Amino acid sequence: MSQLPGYLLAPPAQPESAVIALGSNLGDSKQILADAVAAFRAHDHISVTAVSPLAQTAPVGGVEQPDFLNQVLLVDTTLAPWALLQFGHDLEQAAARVRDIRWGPRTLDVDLIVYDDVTSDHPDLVLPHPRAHERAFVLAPWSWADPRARLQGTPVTELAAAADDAATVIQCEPEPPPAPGSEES
Ligand SMILES: Nc1ncnc2c1ncn2[C@@H]1O[C@H](COP(=O)(O)OP(=O)(O)OP(=O)(O)O)[C@@H](O)[C@H]1O
Ligand SMILES: Nc1nc2c(c(=O)[nH]1)N=C(CO)CN2
Repeated sequence: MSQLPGYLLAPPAQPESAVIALGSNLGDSKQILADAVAAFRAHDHISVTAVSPLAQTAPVGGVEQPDFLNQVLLVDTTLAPWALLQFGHDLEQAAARVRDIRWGPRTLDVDLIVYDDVTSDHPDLVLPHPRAHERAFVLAPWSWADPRARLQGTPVTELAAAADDAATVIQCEPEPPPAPGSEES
């Protein structure tokens, strides 16, 4: 790997905003995503400012596989971009992710979509994420979490509507709270 530039490695003096996309289609995807969100919330250098509803989405990329659950988190962080991605990779490891088929099934995928206005073409961390602008499975939940979001100047709502997979994205209702008296003792 070629050396990472300093601006991907240097922690910011003040918290920066970032957008993180989660995906899962192997194992107990709902629980895996809930655990990942909890881990982001528990990190000392990450403040989660918004969590999208879950999206059920058809697989993109040509590999036959089950539907995904996707979700987007908005965070403020004092981690450098590379450290934030590494934390995501740690969570993928914790979820026992196996990297075998490109765009294949996975217990957990954590992608860094944008980090402040940083741009990078380093292959180990491309910013903004090079395929996010064409993926409704990222853009739709992002727009639910932040209806005013823009990606490189274009409203995320517009990009989401124009994406090839737009029609496959279904917003999952938030779980209703358990009915009084129905909890197991
Ligand atoms: N913005 C980014 N977010 C996540 N990974 C990135 C990013 N830019 C580059 N990468 C690199 O891409 C490599 C492959 O990542 P990953 O296995 O998550 O890809 P994928 O989910 O199968 O496909 P895709 O990149 O299309 O989402 C990783 O080694 C990672 O370092
Ligand atoms: N619906 C959906 N399709 C995908 C996804 C994903 O998270 N959701 N991730 C991929 C590789 O990042 C490839 N295809």
